[in-house]
Parts: sequence; C-alpha cells; structure tokens
Amino acid sequence: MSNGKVAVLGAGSWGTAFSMVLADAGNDVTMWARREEVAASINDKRENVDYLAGIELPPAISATHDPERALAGADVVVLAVPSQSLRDNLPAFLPYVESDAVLVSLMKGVELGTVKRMSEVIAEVGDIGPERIAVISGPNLAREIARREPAASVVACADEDVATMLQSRCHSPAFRPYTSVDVLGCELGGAYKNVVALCVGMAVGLGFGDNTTASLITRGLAETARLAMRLGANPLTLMGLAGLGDLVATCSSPLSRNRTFGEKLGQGMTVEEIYASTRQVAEGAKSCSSIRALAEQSGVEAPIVQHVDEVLAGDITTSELMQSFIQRDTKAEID
Ligand SMILES: NC(=O)C1=CN([C@@H]2O[C@H](COP(=O)(O)OP(=O)(O)OC[C@H]3O[C@@H](n4cnc5c(N)ncnc54)[C@H](O)[C@@H]3O)[C@@H](O)[C@H]2O)C=CC1
Ligand SMILES: O=C(CO)COP(=O)(O)O
Repeated sequence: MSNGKVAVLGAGSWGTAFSMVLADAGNDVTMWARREEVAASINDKRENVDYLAGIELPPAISATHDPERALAGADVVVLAVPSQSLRDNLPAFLPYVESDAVLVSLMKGVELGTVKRMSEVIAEVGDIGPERIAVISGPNLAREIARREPAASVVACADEDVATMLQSRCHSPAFRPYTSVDVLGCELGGAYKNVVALCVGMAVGLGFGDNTTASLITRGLAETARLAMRLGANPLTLMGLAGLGDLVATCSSPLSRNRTFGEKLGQGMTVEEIYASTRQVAEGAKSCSSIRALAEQSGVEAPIVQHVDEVLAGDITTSELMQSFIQRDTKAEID
C-alpha cells in the first residue's frame, strides 16, 4: 500500500534520484519536468535520458509538464530546481499546493541579490510558516543514490514532528535519513560545500595532490562553521552529514559537478567554455557571490568564497588563488 503522494518539482539528476528514494520508500511520486520531452522520457522509456541515463525508474514514478497535475493530492512537495530559478518558478507552483502540504527543499544554494537561503525564499514568496518548510541535505551524489548505494542524509525542519514524518516517508532500503531542527545549519552546509568543492577542483586541475585538497577541505569546514555559527547554526550540524559528510563527498568525487567545474578552471578552461560544455547546474559558481556577500554583511572572514568568487569573476587566476591562500598573513588555527 502507498504511503501517500509526493510531488517532486524538478526533473534533473537529484529530483529524479530522490524520486527513486521516495518510490522505494513506498510513496507514489509525480514529477514535474520543465520540458515536455523529459516527462515523456520518464513515462514512456522509464528513464530520464537527459539527466540520469541508464537508470531504470520504478513504476511508482510518473511525470508531467503540468504543475496542477503534479501537485494535486500531494501532502509532501519536494523542490529540486536550480536555486537561482526558485523564486521565478514558485508562482507557477504555489496555487496548486495543498493548504496543509509540507514543502521540502533539496536545493543547495543562496539567492543572488537577497542572500536568502532556499527555505527563506519559499517562506517569503509563499507566506508559509516554518512548520511547513523542510530541507533535506547530506552526502547524496545523485548517480550513487540512483544506483541504490547505501547513503545517509538529514531531514531538517523547525517542527521536529514534521521532520520525523518526512524521515519515515523517505527511509528506503538504501537511504537512511536522520532528523534535525537546524534548518539554517543544514542549508548553509549544503551551499558552502559547493564553493569549497570548486576550490578543491581548481587544486586538482592545477595538478596538486592530497595535502592541498585536505588542507582546503579542512579550512573550508572551518570557514563554513564560522559563518553558520555567526548566523545561529548549531556547530554540531557542521560536524554531521549535512556539513562534513557532504563536504567530503563533494570535494572527493569526480561525480561532483562543482568539483569538475573547478577542475576545468584549474586546467585552463574559461568560465564561458565550461558553461557551454554542460547543461547541469554547478550551484557554487553562482552562490560564491551570494555567500561572500552574506559573510561580508555578517562581518565574517571567508577567504575561500572570496577567492573563488574572484576567480569566477576573472579577477585572479587559479594559480594566484592558491598562492594567496598560502602566502597571506598567518594566524592561529582556531581563528
Ligand atoms: N545532483 C546531485 O547529486 C545533487 C543535487 N542537489 C541540489 O539539487 C538541486 C537541483 O540539482 P540537480 O537536480 O542536480 O540539477 P540538474 O542540473 O541535474 O537539473 C536541473 C533541473 O532543473 C531544470 N531547470 C533548469 N533551469 C531551470 C529553470 N530556470 N526553471 C526551472 N527548472 C529549470 C532542468 O531542466 C533540470 O530538470 C541543486 O540545488 C543541487 O545543488 C543536492 C544534492 C545532490
Ligand atoms: O550535493 C551534491 C552531493 O551531496 C552534489 O554535488 P554537485 O552539485 O557538485 O554534483
């Protein structure tokens, strides 16, 4: 018997892989795809050819291009569009969201201009309270999840009962969710690690080895924790799956789009050439500017986001970024 209906809005690689988790956990899933041909591929070929080729989708997943059909009767609504497009997409979705449905963000970015996290954008545009907004974040590279390799994640909501309800809705044989009430910590961990992965990718592209990448990962965690704690996160969140876990997975994996983007920069490709070479999103390439602004507003030193943002803007080279990290003024480690 089905647990209920879940609408998944966004049929990219993570929207599709997470739909498989939900289907494996006993939900009926209706995906909304921006392009009609992606919905057709999911319904007719049982495969998302553009974003998750070679993976067979379970029968409990169907797809539509029509938001009203996707959302009708869904008590859980999962949002998986690129972060910078969320605000523009919400008005097409919100009229069809059931009045008591919970909205769950899978997105790992910070909005340019407003410096808002995705849960804040949902709350603002939809005038929705924190008890109906949740976040799922952790070391969850889409293709590994789609292959049903074992993985864990965090379901965060200010209302612990809602987090527990969502936990049971997405606990599948291969996917183990934990709960948290620290929405801010989970979201910042998810957005920040993308920028650190860009930086690690640059180091790899420049030909550096494990000392360099481990140093960047560790200082990236320190930098993430510094900003998140200033904004009110629980420091333990950053030591957990949505912090350290996701940071390690993304910075270590050639499957990561952010790490790959950085690697191509390190090898000498331009930002424009990299954008032209893929249709998939590398959230950190945009969120480095918004996280930098958030850090500046908060009075927190954030050398990794600052330097990555400068590379993306074309102000410094990847080699200059590495030199600057080593040569800038020294300090105590816990600073
Ligand atoms: N792929 C992964 O392994 C994971 C991704 N995420 C996060 O999930 C979010 C979605 O990422 P993916 O599914 O991986 O992205 P993707 O690049 O695989 O797919 C993006 C999807 O959004 C659609 N899209 C593109 N522009 C759009 C627009 N302006 N309006 C509406 N839809 C648009 C595309 O057609 C596609 O369906 C991101 O925030 C990402 O950081 C989180 C965990 C894992
Ligand atoms: O968030 C992710 C893994 O948890 C996916 O990272 P990329 O977007 O860099 O592929």
